[in-house]
Amino acid sequence: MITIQNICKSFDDNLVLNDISTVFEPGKTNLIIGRSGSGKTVLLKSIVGLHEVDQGDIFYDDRNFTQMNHKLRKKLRQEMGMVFQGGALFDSFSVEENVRFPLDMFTNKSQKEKQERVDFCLDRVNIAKAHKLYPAEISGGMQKRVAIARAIVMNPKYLFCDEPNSGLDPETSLVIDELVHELTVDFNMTTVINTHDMNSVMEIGDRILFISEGVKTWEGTKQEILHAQNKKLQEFVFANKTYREIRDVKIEKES
Ligand SMILES: Nc1ncnc2c1ncn2[C@@H]1O[C@H](COP(=O)(O)OP(=O)(O)OP(=O)(O)O)[C@@H](O)[C@H]1O
Repeated sequence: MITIQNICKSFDDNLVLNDISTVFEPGKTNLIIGRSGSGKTVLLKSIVGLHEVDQGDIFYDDRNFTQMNHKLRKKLRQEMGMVFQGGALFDSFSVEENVRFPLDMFTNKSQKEKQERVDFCLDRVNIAKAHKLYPAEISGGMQKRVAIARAIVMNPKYLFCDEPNSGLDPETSLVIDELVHELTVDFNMTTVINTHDMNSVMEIGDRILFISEGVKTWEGTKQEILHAQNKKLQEFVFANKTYREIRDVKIEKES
């Protein structure tokens, strides 16, 4: 579980996160949504410590991350898996070298143990015959799966994904969403995903945090979002005609 209490973050005079509090629960995919520039990336980066917050606290379970020194934060980071925008694989490493990288960096496991873990993770994300290939030799969807395999190789308690579907077609996006959701449940990870993708919201939005101009404006589940009365949220969600139609059909069915 990750608990955020009253965090604020400014860049010079620009207040980007304004008193945000929320709880991200384990075994759930927690989505952060909002317009471009609303503060999603700054929030995600603040949670993992890539930005220092000006005020407020971030707890990983009962551990106060904001109060930790560099050494303790470094240790806690080993419990975090991250999937960056674009995959961020090392081009000159093969698929299996990419996935093995955190094990080489942070563990003393034997070669055999590392290989077993790499094989397990690649198997888990359904990559069967690409172990020796290089990122440039596989599709964008496969690259994303390799990035996910690398993110889970250290068996993290917390998984962070920044726009995991960027650059993918809708069908592949759905496969990636389902994979992240499945892994979250299977490994009981606390997963936080920054997304623009309304399809993801409707598919895997166990918990959704909507921020608008740096302020928490709504939170709820994918079941609740279609009925939410918040005007800013409605403008965001129902900018898409398909979701207006889905809402209307649901409301008609229920009445
Ligand atoms: N390092 C920085 N220095 C100064 N301002 C920043 C910095 N990073 C972000 N900002 C500002 O913070 C605000 C929120 O940016 P952020 O990247 O979090 O938005 P976002 O919701 O993730 O947008 P998008 O969906 O387009 O990625 C913007 O006004 C941005 O200019």
